[in-house]
Amino acid sequence: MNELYSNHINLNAVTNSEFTYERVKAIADWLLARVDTRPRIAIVCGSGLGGLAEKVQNSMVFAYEQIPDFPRSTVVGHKGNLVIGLLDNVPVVCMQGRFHSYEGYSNALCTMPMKVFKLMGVETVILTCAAGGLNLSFDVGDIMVIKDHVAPLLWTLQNPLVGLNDDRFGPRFPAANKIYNKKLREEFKKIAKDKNIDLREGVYSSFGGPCYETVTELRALLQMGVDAVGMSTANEALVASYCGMKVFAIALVTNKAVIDYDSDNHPFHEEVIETANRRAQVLQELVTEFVKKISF
Ligand SMILES: O=P(O)(O)O[C@@H]1C[C@H](O)[C@@H](CO)O1
Ligand SMILES: Nc1nc2[nH]cnc2c(=O)[nH]1
Repeated sequence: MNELYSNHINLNAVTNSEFTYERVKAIADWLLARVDTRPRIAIVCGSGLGGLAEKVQNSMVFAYEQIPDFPRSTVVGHKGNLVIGLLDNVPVVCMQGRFHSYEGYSNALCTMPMKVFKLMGVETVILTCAAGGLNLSFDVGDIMVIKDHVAPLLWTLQNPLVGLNDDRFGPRFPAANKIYNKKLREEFKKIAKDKNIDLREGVYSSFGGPCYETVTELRALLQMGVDAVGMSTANEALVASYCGMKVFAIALVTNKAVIDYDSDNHPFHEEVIETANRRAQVLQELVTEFVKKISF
């Protein structure tokens, strides 16, 4: 970047100019040089959902600190490991913990691992997250297949694609109306049906956090057709789709969004982790079966 401009440029643009194609490729190559597996599926584990990575066999576990130029996880419930191995014999790469903009990272940095996955040869990204249930018919513990998102940060210069574009990653003006792959959603729903597991499908919204939402914000989102609200996933889904990978995402409803002005209830992270732990096994079962199905 020209020195004259460097103090006048948006944070995402700075990240994107520093994490060049060559630099991201160096991270991908560093990882590939250390494993025999060639994963075509990547999985991102949300808050409290990292147990899935422990199901990966013959795994190589890389703490984020070990990986050159990788950010660090700072959130309780996000271990901070990249796990590469076999999930029921299917080669996968699994993020045991993700990056959020409230940790102080630019959205471009939060989503940089999607570009690493792309350059490792990944074709499908599975995103999981914890979210507050806004749809009045949702219960704590419900699993929602994400069919679309509303992400106000992505309408602004906090969009991770802001900055110089490298067409080797993806196009300057990517479409965002078909991010969540329909066939994958249908496949996942079939698996849940066969297992007699109830699923929801809906719209996810994410904000930067770290605070949860006000009552009025939640009511406005409800009016917009949002079903669950979180602090991640939409940015990763956007970048994964921009990079040409197929995207599938699920949100676990870990708490009920409070839309009553005079309620004594409020969301808290311990509840989020507790619900995630309680539902982890069902989620792991579904995702493992799904990975097997889509690997053919
Ligand atoms: O990483 P995810 O989106 O699963 O975690 C959500 C958002 C915050 O990190 C945390 C708040 O409790 O849960
Ligand atoms: N923004 C937000 N993120 C969450 N993550 C888990 N629950 C919630 C919630 O209610 N709101």
